[in-house]
Amino acid sequence: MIQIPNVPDGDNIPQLCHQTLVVPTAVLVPAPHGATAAPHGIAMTIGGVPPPRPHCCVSPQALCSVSPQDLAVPNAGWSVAMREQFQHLLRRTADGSWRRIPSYRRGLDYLPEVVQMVVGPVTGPGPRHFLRNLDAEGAGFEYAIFLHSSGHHAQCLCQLGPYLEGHHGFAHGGAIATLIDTTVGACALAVAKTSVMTAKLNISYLVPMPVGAVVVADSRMERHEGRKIFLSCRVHDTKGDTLYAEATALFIQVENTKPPPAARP
Ligand SMILES: CCCCCCCCCCCCCCCC(=O)SCCNC(=O)CCNC(=O)[C@H](O)C(C)(C)COP(=O)(O)OP(=O)(O)OC[C@H]1O[C@@H](n2cnc3c(N)ncnc32)[C@H](O)[C@@H]1OP(=O)(O)O
Repeated sequence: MIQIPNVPDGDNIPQLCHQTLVVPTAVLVPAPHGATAAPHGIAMTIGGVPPPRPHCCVSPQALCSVSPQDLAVPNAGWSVAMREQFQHLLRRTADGSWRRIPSYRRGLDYLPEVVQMVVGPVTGPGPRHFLRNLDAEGAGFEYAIFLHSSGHHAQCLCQLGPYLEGHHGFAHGGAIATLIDTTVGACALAVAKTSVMTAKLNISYLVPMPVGAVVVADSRMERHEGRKIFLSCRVHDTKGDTLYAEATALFIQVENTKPPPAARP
């Protein structure tokens, strides 16, 4: 029998009314209500209230000169459970056995340990990282990745926000797949120290995951054969009582700066 866990009460689910959403787009369009054109997108209103100016509303020139903001830290959208688990995981970093990986809106620039594959021309402020494409805190993926010093074990603490809903009250399976892909991807990157591509992702969805739930995706490298990295992942609640999903994945190391086959002219 599948046991459906309780949906967290409303206090723990970040509310979205009257917040500003920035829709990712490369087009520079004047934002409504006199807000400055957003290099990352168009400011939109939810709930009929003029939006406050989102902090990303800066010129592309200014964007290049500001320090990137590490988003893998608590914000107002994090539930109490998310904060507590974050502190718990952070304490493990004190002896150096684990480390927290910073996370930014743009993925390309900020992975110093990984030689990045560049698939196409990168112009202007560039694309948003998929998991960081909402500015409203708590709306989408809130997460922090921790890597074990072995480099073969990654854990992603994640709170899936209300914009990731599939069936009413529950996270969309594609959002859970994204969480898993990101966690196994981080583990594969740590192993390969060069660009990797997901070649195969096999997921068993075991228990519906409530929107707002705080979960841990736990990924390990199982074996490394030439360019092939085989990994596993389990997504569970913070106490380890509920196993939401488990997965296996194959990542392929790709030659640096070489586009994958489909992107070659
Ligand atoms: C330091 C740490 C920092 C951490 C910081 C973290 C930051 C946060 C992390 C974010 C992490 C995001 C992670 C997202 C990752 C994507 O989302 S990637 C996007 C989705 N994936 C794709 O688009 C991939 C599309 N496919 C491809 O581009 C190509 O098929 C591939 C996968 C690159 C492989 O092509 P290829 O390089 O030409 O390889 P090929 O020679 O065909 O095959 C090599 C071997 O792999 C096998 N193989 C290839 N494909 C398959 C397959 N599908 N099934 C089985 N076997 C296969 C072949 O049989 C072959 O085996 P052998 O003959 O050597 O035994």
